[in-house]
Amino acid sequence: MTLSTRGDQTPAVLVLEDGRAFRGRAYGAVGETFGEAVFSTGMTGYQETLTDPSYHRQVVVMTAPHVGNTGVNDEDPESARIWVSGYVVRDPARKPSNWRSQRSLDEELAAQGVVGISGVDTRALTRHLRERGAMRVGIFSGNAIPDEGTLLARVRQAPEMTGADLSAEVATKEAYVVPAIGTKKFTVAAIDLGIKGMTPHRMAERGIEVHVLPATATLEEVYAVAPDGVFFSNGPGDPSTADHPVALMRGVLERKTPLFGICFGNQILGRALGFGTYKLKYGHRGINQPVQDRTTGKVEVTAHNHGFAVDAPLDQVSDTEFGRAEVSHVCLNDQVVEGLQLLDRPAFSVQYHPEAAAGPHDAAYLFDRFVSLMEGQRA
Ligand SMILES: NC(=O)CC[C@H](N)C(=O)O
Repeated sequence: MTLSTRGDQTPAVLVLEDGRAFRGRAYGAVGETFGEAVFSTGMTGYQETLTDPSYHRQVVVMTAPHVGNTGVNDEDPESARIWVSGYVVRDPARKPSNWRSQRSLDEELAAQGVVGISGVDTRALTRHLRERGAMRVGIFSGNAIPDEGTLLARVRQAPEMTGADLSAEVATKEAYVVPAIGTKKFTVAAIDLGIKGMTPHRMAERGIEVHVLPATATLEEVYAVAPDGVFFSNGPGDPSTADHPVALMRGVLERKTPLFGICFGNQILGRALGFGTYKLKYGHRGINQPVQDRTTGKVEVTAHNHGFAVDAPLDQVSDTEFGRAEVSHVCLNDQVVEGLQLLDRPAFSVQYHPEAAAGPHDAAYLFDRFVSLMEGQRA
């Protein structure tokens, strides 16, 4: 793999598993990459998107036509590296312009070995993915690209997202502590399935000391930190493979410890309650998705990144092993389940991203709801 230079005219081609191909120019590293093609509608926040571990093994298509305008800084990443397996943009910034910019996005992608493509008609590509669904894709760049038939065969050999068990590939191997900001009020054990940096920060802001534990943590390890609450993070892959986190969560529910889950964590709560999960046709990825909190009736604009969802009845309370459960939040675009809550135990989760990195802060109250559950348990 060689590094490209800005304004590179090196040819590149993107090949979808159904045979459709788009030609463009190399962007970031020159070479080849594979993944699941998905699109994000966020017009800002590309650094947070690129470094969100939930995007592991996905090639992200940006629907916003101009990407890289504000460059790259060392403050905004959500983890220590870029996780997307490939990046597709229409018109990259020729020169970033922002007071915080330290380098260009093209340079950063190249330095981290992330293969991208620019000059693609991303509107046509997005419409294709919307009509046909998310699918495998390959990006190939360089001066000697093989013929499309050869490339297509290679794309079709790449692993699918359905059935992928990826949390252990992205999660921390060692436990670490994020200290409370100000007076410490609570201790939370956070199971890292691909956690974004902003999530423990949002808890720390509320006086929570967060013990981030590896995805493989046992119930004993969780309770060894004497938690007031347990948190299950976002993460990549197919929730139907997440058997260990589901078993762990069931142990937490049995003990009636306050529990909060985000995204993958919501899918795990769904499974722990006995609901199924399924793959959405093309998922929700962006920072302007309308969600209704059915417990208050309020509509919030929210950040999303999910390709799977929980299959739970919208209009009835379900009887589960852990008492009554209901769908607390729903996406107003397509009625997909966006949150769950238990009525007889202190546990809830949302499918979207209240940590808002990037995105609107409408859903920040969910961290306060978690604090209230922990306060309630102490009273
Ligand atoms: N951000 C997440 O946690 C994503 C969860 C899961 N990997 C999905 O795609 O639905």
